[in-house]
Amino acid sequence: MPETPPEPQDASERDVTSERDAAPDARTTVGVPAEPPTGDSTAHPAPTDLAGRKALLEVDNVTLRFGGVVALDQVNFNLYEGEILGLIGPNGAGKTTCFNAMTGVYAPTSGEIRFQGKKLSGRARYKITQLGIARTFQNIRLFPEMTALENVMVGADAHHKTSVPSALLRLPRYWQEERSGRERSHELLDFVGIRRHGEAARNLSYGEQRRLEIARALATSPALLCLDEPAAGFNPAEKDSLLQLIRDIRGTGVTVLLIEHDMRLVMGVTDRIVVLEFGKKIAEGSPAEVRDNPKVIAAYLGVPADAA
Ligand SMILES: Nc1ncnc2c1ncn2[C@@H]1O[C@H](COP(=O)(O)OP(=O)(O)OP(=O)(O)O)[C@@H](O)[C@H]1O
Repeated sequence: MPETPPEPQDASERDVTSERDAAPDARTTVGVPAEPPTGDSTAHPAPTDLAGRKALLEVDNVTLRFGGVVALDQVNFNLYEGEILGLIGPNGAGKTTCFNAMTGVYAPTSGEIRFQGKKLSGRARYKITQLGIARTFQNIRLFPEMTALENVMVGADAHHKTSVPSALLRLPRYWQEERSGRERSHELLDFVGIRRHGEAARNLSYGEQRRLEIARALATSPALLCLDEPAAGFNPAEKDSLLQLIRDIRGTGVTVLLIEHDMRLVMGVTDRIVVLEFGKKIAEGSPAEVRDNPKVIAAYLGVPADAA
């Protein structure tokens, strides 16, 4: 599928120094959600679902066109706090485009996406990271020559408040943030199951590199973690331990959005699933509901829904 140019996508991959003074307080515990927005005139009250949970992210009638291609066509769904939501669909259905719209890579042609009631389009990607959305990519994007620890520390930097002068002058605040970022990065590497913290990223196994990406995304202290095909290339044992890791991440209070082609993993770990086909939402519900939905079966088998 077409990919955006491999430019830095989030706070873990670029310099956020100039924004640090405007950043929210550093969050130093795994999974502590981002603070709710305050005093923003663009904020909408978040809808709640039947169980009374608040919508963390609202995809509201979003259409996104690339020239003549309608990648997303009036797509609506909510992501509720604390859930694991699967976003599935055949190749080219619009899943990655949807992720890219949520993380500020693309602006919707029409409709809007709100996170904690705040409209996302028009915000720079690093601002979206600071709001509390982190993501991983289909293709691994690490700093190969840097150690595992350093890769994660880059993510931890996203919420540092040290100004450029205090970093240059090595003022106490700089050292304090450096120390807490380092400690938190060690914790996160342990959390995702990487032992060799001092190893260059390029020397880690493929599975470890994928987990390192997750650790780096978690280092930005997200309220929402978006995982784009995290099990790609995994063997069954690696998939099982990834499934457990995703559950553990949710257990820390982080909401998870998962794009994944492996149906066993999707069915085994998600609370709800949204299904896209040709840019349209064709189904939404529990894994069991989605699995038995004739439109979904037809989309995957490539036959008309009424024939499924
Ligand atoms: N940057 C782009 N420019 C033009 N068309 C694009 C671009 N990105 C995606 N598309 C098109 O938008 C549609 C949706 O693509 P998208 O990559 O979002 O699908 P996907 O569901 O993630 O697919 P896959 O499972 O293969 O990754 C496809 O027709 C694709 O060709």
